[in-house]
Amino acid sequence: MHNVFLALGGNQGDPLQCFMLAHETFSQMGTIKRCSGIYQTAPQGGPPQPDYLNAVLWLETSWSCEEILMRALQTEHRCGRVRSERFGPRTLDIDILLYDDAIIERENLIIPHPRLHLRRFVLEPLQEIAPNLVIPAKGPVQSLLQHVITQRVIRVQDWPSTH
Ligand SMILES: Nc1ncnc2c1ncn2[C@@H]1O[C@H](COP(=O)(O)OP(=O)(O)OP(=O)(O)O)[C@@H](O)[C@H]1O
Ligand SMILES: Nc1nc2c(c(=O)[nH]1)N=C(CO)CN2
Repeated sequence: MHNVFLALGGNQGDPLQCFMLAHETFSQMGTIKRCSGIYQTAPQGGPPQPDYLNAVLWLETSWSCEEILMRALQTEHRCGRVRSERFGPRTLDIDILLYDDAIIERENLIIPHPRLHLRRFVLEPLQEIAPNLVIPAKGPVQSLLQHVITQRVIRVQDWPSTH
């Protein structure tokens, strides 16, 4: 079994509905061990755009990281995601943050996610569900958070009840 952390984000349409679809999809691939709350977060990078909702899921699965990536891209597509400019607004973004403590650097897949340590909107929900987590080659989530503490992130609600 592999421990996988997935980041969800969106700021167009109905992101919460998309988060529920992602939850349903990944629950068919294994066991969702924990879900963070839902966070409202200031957009980082890209053009001026609305606040995001962000959350993190912890999935225990036997699936490979390539299979998870494929399923993540399909789910983004099902949520009506249109790819336009980099870091631009979107209905749903799914990032694979960690796959056990693997370090993977392929053309289409980099794990740990290359920007995770720079993003409070990822680190804060990650800390909520796995407070002692250490990111391979980067360090403990708690220490990484100290460097991004000025980014605006507010926990606005629990994960909607799906289980
Ligand atoms: N860890 C990863 N998780 C998800 N996608 C990844 C990862 N590493 C590389 N990718 C590649 O990134 C592509 C998706 O890029 P996307 O347009 O979603 O980036 P972005 O959301 O704009 O930026 P960011 O990755 O910083 O959130 C995918 O097609 C996938 O091949
Ligand atoms: N707050 C926030 N900002 C972002 C996000 C996101 O999910 N949340 N995703 C981005 C592109 O991946 C760019 N900027």
